[in-house]
Amino acid sequence: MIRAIALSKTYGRGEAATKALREVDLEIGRGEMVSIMGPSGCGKTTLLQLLAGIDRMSGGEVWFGDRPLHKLDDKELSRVRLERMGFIFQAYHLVPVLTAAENVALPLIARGLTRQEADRRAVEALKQVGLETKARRYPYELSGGQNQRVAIARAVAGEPDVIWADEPTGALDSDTSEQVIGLLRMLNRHLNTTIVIVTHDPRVAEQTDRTIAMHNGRILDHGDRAARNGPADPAAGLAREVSSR
Ligand SMILES: Nc1ncnc2c1ncn2[C@@H]1O[C@H](COP(=O)(O)OP(=O)(O)OP(=O)(O)O)[C@@H](O)[C@H]1O
Repeated sequence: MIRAIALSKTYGRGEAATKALREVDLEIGRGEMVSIMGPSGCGKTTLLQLLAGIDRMSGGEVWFGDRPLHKLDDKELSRVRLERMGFIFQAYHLVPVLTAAENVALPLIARGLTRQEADRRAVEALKQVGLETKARRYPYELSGGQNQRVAIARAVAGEPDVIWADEPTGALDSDTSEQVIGLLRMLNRHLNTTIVIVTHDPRVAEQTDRTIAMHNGRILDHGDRAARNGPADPAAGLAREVSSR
């Protein structure tokens, strides 16, 4: 579903040039939950941003299904991001003057949904992450873990093919971090959404199907695909699982 071929990125020029990615080949299958680990500065965020079409590569190709992201212009790329991808960041990136529900609805309205339909979907997504009672709260009225769940609701509300998460638990304590990753794991199983997580935390990586290990702009190890712990049980209902946490 996502394929990188000889993907390279150099920041700056001449003496100041930094080779952040060096001819990386990579494949991520539909429905996989993958982590990317490696020392600080090895190129994890750069890789994520190129795969997601946020930044431009210096060389190589990125295929998103049958779409060549390396050939799309900025407008086409932002359309793909808006319609097919969800994003979660360490610092949540919520709009402070909007409520949880408004934050979740915002990208849906940008996609052209009516306000009413966007609100309906936002409430549904907040329910999926166990936050239906907090829909009218502002980010400053919520805990870090709750804000990250709002960000997850925003990422899943548009039913994306893939969610990109850059250090999603970096600002959270270990219990909250576990809950957030558990939630992503459930969404991955329940909705079959592909999830790619950059993390420093081995406990986060343990929850994923495989871990890609990077070093100095290269992939050292693509990771073995771990056997999943049994199929998801849709009948159990995701909302019930989450709200019982
Ligand atoms: N905008 C930029 N301009 C110049 N150099 C950059 C830029 N962004 C990243 N780099 C450099 O590219 C290399 C890879 O950076 P990247 O952020 O991808 O690493 P990372 O593995 O995500 O690091 P961390 O774990 O610390 O977040 C680093 O040497 C970094 O200093």
